[in-house]
Parts: sequence; C-alpha cells; structure tokens
Amino acid sequence: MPRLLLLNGPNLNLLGTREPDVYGSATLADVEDLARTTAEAVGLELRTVQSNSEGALVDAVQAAREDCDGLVVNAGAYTHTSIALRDALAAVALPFVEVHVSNVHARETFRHHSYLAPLASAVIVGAGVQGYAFAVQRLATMLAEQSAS
Ligand SMILES: O=C1C[C@@](O)(C(=O)O)C[C@@H](O)[C@@H]1O
Repeated sequence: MPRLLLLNGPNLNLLGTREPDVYGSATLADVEDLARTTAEAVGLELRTVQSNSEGALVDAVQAAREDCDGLVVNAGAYTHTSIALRDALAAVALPFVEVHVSNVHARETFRHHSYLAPLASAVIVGAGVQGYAFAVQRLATMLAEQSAS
C-alpha cells in the first residue's frame, strides 16, 4: 500500500492552543487523525512526524525516501527560511503538497515567500486544517495517475 509522510514543523505541536484566531481550535492530534482517516479512505497509509528542529525535519525527509511515496508538508516558519529543508525535498525527489493552515498571503510579508513552494506539486493555504485532507486527496490522485501510466 502506498505510504505518505505527514510532516509538521515548529510550533505546530501547539495547534489548538496557539493563536486560535489564526489557526483555529483543532489540535495536532486532530490534524493527524483527519489526515490518516482521509488517507485510509483512499487506500494510503500515513506516517506522521512533528518536530520543532530543522535538522530533525531534514532527517525525516531523507528517511522518507526509504519508505514513502509522497509527503504532506507544513514546515511552519521554516517554510520562509530553510534552504536545508528545500534541499532535502529536492534530494529525495518525492511528490509533496505544501500546506498552511492560515492564509499566509494575507499576513506579514515575510510569510509570503516559501523556499519550498517552487518544488511542491501543489500548495494549499488558508483552508484551515481541512487543507491537510485536500493535500492527502491530491497526492492519492497523483500516485494513482503515476501508477496507471
Ligand atoms: O507556523 C506557522 C504556521 C503556518 O505554516 C500555517 O500553517 O499557517 C504559517 C507559517 O507562516 C507559520 O510560521
């Protein structure tokens, strides 16, 4: 069964209590449950990693090359700063969908640039935590198309 890695970066462990007016009330556990339920409904397995450290996220991306077919990535603030994470995603060359809970384009200008977006298959912003479900569904479609071709 194809497998996805759901990667959440810094401060996303605080979802549910962190700036609820911006990020809503769903917790990281809620997000992981939603993504897993969505994945299982379309015949995919889901592995989850959350870390506040950039190096651990790079390690998780590298490890995904061994056992995953695609990634859902919310790198939090590292989205806007991390060339290392971008290089890791380029190195493993797995399809990934970038997700942001909030509409980063309606926020501070430093959130408008993503080092990851040019490599992403799709970018979903501002859909709340439902964006994670959309990302899983998009990857399921892409993987099905890939295996049919
Ligand atoms: O930590 C986060 C969360 C975020 O990735 C989002 O999901 O909206 C947006 C980022 O700018 C921010 O640093």
